[in-house]
Amino acid sequence: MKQVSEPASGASRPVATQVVADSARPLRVALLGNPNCGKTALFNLLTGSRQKVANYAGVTVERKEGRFELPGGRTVALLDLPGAYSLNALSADEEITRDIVTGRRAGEPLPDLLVVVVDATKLRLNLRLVLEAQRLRVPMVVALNMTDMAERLGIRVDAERLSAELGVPVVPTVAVRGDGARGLVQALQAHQPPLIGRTPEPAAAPPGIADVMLTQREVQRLLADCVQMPARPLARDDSVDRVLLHPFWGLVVLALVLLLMFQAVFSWAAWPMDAIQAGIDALAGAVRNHMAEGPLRSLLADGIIAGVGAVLVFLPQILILFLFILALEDSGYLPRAAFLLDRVMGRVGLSGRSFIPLLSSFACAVPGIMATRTITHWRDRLVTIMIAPLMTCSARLPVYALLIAAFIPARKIGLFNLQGLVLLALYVAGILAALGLAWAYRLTGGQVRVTPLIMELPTYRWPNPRELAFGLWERARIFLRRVGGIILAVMVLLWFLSSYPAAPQGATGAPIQYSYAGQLGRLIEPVLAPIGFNWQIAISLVPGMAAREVAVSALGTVYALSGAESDVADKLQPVLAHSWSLATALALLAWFVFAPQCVSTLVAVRRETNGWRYPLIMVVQLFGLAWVAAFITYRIALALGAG
Ligand SMILES: Nc1nc2c(ncn2[C@@H]2O[C@H](COP(=O)(O)OP(=O)(O)OP(=O)(O)O)[C@@H](O)[C@H]2O)c(=O)[nH]1
Ligand SMILES: [Mg+2]
Repeated sequence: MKQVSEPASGASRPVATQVVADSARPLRVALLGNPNCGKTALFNLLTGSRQKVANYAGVTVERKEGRFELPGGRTVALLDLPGAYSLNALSADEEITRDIVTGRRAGEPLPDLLVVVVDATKLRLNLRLVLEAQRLRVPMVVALNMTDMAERLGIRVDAERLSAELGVPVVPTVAVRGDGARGLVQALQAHQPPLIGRTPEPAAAPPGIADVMLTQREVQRLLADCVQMPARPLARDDSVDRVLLHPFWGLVVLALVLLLMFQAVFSWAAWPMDAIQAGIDALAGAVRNHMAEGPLRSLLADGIIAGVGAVLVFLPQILILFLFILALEDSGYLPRAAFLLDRVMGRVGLSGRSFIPLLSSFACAVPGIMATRTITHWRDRLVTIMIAPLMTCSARLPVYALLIAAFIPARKIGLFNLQGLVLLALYVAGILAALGLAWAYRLTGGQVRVTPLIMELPTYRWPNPRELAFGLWERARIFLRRVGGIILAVMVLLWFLSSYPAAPQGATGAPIQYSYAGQLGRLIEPVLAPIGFNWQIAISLVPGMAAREVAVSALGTVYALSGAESDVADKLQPVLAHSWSLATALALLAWFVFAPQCVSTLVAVRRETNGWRYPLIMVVQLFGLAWVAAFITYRIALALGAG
């Protein structure tokens, strides 16, 4: 990925060097456009980056920069920006866009050129922003994107005529096709503006109703002159929406989609998981057979292979989950689900606007928390941030999957697999907990405003197989990088803390009990004993704060080091099933529904709320809830005889 950060503008440099530097500096180009018109797809195509592209409004919420070269050798520094309906920003992400294209952002020079991206199938809406951008007096090129869709729908746009009317170049593009930006590159090559380091125009007053009417009339005129609409508009989306947005059938379809997703996570992943497990077993066996007993063998077998291997096995399940998430994101279904759930969410004081940030949190709470920038109202945004970590992130999947595989029989119940149902129940528990917490905030937050949900419904599209494959590859890379990076590092550290100091002479228990980690585990144990956790669990929860999957790795290592038999590493499931009661396992699952979040989540919350207050509240709140939930689960399970 060619991400580079913009150097701060050199205000204090001597003038002579500034001129030289400026003539050699890259051309600064910013992508401006309505949400979901294909800016990021175009950005990726031009710069070779892999920023997130999805079929709903509000995917990009921060500025991203990438570079590429024009045929003449000139470097372009391209900025991808959050989508905006107008330059009168309503939400935090639109503000970023407004400030950058008007030169109001500190340390960010005004772009030399704007590429205003428009969706050719939605010109009535998109042209307004073009007219607004023209008033900024920055040179611009219009990219008429989605021309493939327009053609399919029978919409004919006369680009030359539009260009003549607007007085700026208008080039057709197809951002999802390999050569879809060739015309745009040629236009940039031909229309390089002089690099004069523009100064921003003074901020204009927000447009009055008269301005809006004027713009609207101008759009009408342009449409009449340059665009030919099909005689009979296609109504495919409408008929699909009659079912998918139906207050009853819509919910039934949503429930079925989710059910299928969790079934698939368990039933499709079995054989690739077995294959990975076999590989790890073979490796662990080889290390044990070919290396002399000693610290190095223990580090490799008990620390690295047992720990990292325990997490690696879950790659197939994570990829299946993402296959569904990516396909849903690309289909255009997600904002519809937001509408369906708007009423339910309204009951607890949330709006449908929170749906997409919350859904993104299923992948990871960090992008979910950033996606709340699209929520205009601060209090709504804050509540969404506070409940986002309750959505089950993909790092929790290995923990759930391990415990489910160890304790829940793989029985069929009708069409369904019991393990898949339990997994679904855990996700639902997270969602219900989040709704409950939002409701509690509503009770303490005073009056509730009723804000109607206004969101653009994107056109339905079949997910593009190439994009899906790329997306999965990206997820696999992220996961493997975590495994090879933070997880490996924490595991080596944990192995050290669990192996030293060595057991004293004549000790009777497993050596790990005398180690630093063992002592720490014993220290925490009294707090966790009432909820059924032993010291091995206590040890693994601490490194789990760095990355949640580490809890699984840590159990792998802790049991490998504390067990008498040395092949614990590759058989963690049966060891757990043997040494824990069902009540303990259920309590640990309940703990992880609330799972005190990882450090990166807290850092993201700090950044979005500008201080440590909310991250601190979050830690206390989630630890408290996790403890109470585990306690209740443990006691009920014991009472029902699951001890
Ligand atoms: N068929 C077709 N689909 C496109 C084209 N350009 C983008 N898309 C799809 O349109 C959707 C939106 O693309 P993005 O690049 O995420 O849009 P964006 O303008 O960055 O959206 P925000 O970040 O939300 O403002 C994705 O599903 C893309 O795959 C195009 O030229 N043709
Ligand atoms: Mg985008």
